[in-house]
Amino acid sequence: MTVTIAYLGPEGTYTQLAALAYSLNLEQHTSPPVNLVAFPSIPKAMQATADGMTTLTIVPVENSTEGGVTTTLDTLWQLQQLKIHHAVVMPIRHGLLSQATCLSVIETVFSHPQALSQCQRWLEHNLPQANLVATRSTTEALDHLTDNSTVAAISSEWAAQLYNLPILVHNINDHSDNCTKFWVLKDDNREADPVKGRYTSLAFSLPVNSPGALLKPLDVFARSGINLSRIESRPTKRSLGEYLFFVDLETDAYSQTGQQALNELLYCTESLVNFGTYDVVTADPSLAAAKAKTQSTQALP
Ligand SMILES: O=C(O)C(=O)Cc1ccccc1
Repeated sequence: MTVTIAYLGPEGTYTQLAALAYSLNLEQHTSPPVNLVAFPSIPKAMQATADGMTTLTIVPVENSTEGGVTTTLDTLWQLQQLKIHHAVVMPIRHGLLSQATCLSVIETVFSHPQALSQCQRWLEHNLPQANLVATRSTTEALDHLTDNSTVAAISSEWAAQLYNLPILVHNINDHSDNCTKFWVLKDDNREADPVKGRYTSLAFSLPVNSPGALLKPLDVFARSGINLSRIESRPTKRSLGEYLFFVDLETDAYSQTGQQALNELLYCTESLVNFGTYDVVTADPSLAAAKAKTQSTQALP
């Protein structure tokens, strides 16, 4: 049976590279044919998997420079039915793509907000005159670059090849070890067996907004000897100052320790969602780009 993976398109995004790297990994282990399907936004890609249109979705979740991808966290909490199957960590190198022959003629730079932020210092120093325009992905505006030398986009070397665009400046990210973590998500209702792994991700809201309310769940992790590798808050969107907490734990939720901690958490949280237990794999973008030459991709509205 073919495995279909929804990703943030159009073609050439970093998420697609991560999806290609992940499908290489899948094919090495189980060898099902893999088909990638592009969606115009992260929520639409996630909804496709929740609706059963695709087997999996791959979404960016955290960047080493910029932190959490808030759309991903918010949509995961809203849908509540997607489980994390794997995490994929991939190095990200940005280039400035443009038909311009020098920086001084560039008036506008398009890119995904994460990419604009990851190159913020470079942009301030080298293109202080340019308008920075956020797009839904790093490749959304690439078609506009073909016949206009006053515009540029921040995207990957692979995207430059796909869209036949020159790279005016390579490696413009502010931090050379810039990496993004992606989650591979699967519909909870279609998951046959619980996935085992080294990490578990949860989100919870607190029953009362009072001193020490957050201390209780954190104390559960401390007493259980469970290390937190991330904690991030997002507004509940119910009232100002009320938060959801997303945590990544270095534990298997199905271990005895994990089960006991989850049980204890039920008593000191209001809503608690377990997004699943999974392992982390690393992705090589150059191997993924090489695979792209043989991979069939498909776009949906
Ligand atoms: O827009 C893209 O190419 C994406 O896949 C989102 C993204 C943007 C910047 C770094 C990592 C992922």
